[in-house]
Amino acid sequence: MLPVVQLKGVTHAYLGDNEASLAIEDMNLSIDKGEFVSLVGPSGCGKTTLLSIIAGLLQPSLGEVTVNGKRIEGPSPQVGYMLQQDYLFPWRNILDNAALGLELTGNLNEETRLKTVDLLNEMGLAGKSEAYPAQLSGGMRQRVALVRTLVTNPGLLLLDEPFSALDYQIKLQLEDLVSETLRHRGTTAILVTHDLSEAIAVSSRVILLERNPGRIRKVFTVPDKIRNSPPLYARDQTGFTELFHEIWKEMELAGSK
Ligand SMILES: Nc1ncnc2c1ncn2[C@@H]1O[C@H](COP(=O)(O)OP(=O)(O)OP(=O)(O)O)[C@@H](O)[C@H]1O
Repeated sequence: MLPVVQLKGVTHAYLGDNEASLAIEDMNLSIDKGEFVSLVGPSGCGKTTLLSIIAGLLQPSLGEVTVNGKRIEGPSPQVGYMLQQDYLFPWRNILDNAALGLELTGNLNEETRLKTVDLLNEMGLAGKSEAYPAQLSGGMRQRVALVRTLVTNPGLLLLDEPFSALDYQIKLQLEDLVSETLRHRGTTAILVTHDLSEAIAVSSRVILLERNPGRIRKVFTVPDKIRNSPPLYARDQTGFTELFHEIWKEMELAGSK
């Protein structure tokens, strides 16, 4: 089966006036359909750079990224991107914010509008369609952002620390909701996070990057028993703490580079 994402020798240097800095070097990785993969590593190891390249927002200096076999050369409706900030427009109501992606791609019609309402309901936002972002909590706004991303049916979802600004309890609830929704839809996802326990709880694989330059240091496979539990309960499974410590130890070595 063709991998959803394939990185081949991806290298990126940022060019300044007098110098170039190598942000990531020779990254190779394949991600299969329905996989949920997390990128972790010390600050500056290239997580956001890599996500921007996969999103088609940045062209790598060398190498290539393919999504469903097609080389990524710019932003594509196949790839959804969800960030730490929800970026909802304050003057649009929740339904109009959630339908923005459909509108921008010329796909908003009666059927897709109803689908957006259904998805808002599914995300626990029933009755909020007419409300405005300022009337919602941070966790609710992030759920609207998720609906906006999912309703266009991207085959690949990129998540750049989407839970990090939320209170702990809301964060756990949202991890559960996102993980369950993506599993149900068979969506492939890549999550960037600084929270190692979150990475293990939601992922099938945790990719540890190192810095100077950013490279893949080690790939950890999350055992099925942990992977098949909802994220909230995954943390109680046998082997979770051991895997946490194993990755943590390696992460300290990656950070000392
Ligand atoms: N626009 C830019 N211009 C120049 N250098 C950049 C730029 N963006 C990132 N870098 C450099 O590239 C390297 C990787 O940065 P990146 O933001 O991708 O890392 P990160 O792992 O996401 O970091 P963090 O965990 O702190 O968010 C760093 O050395 C950073 O200073």
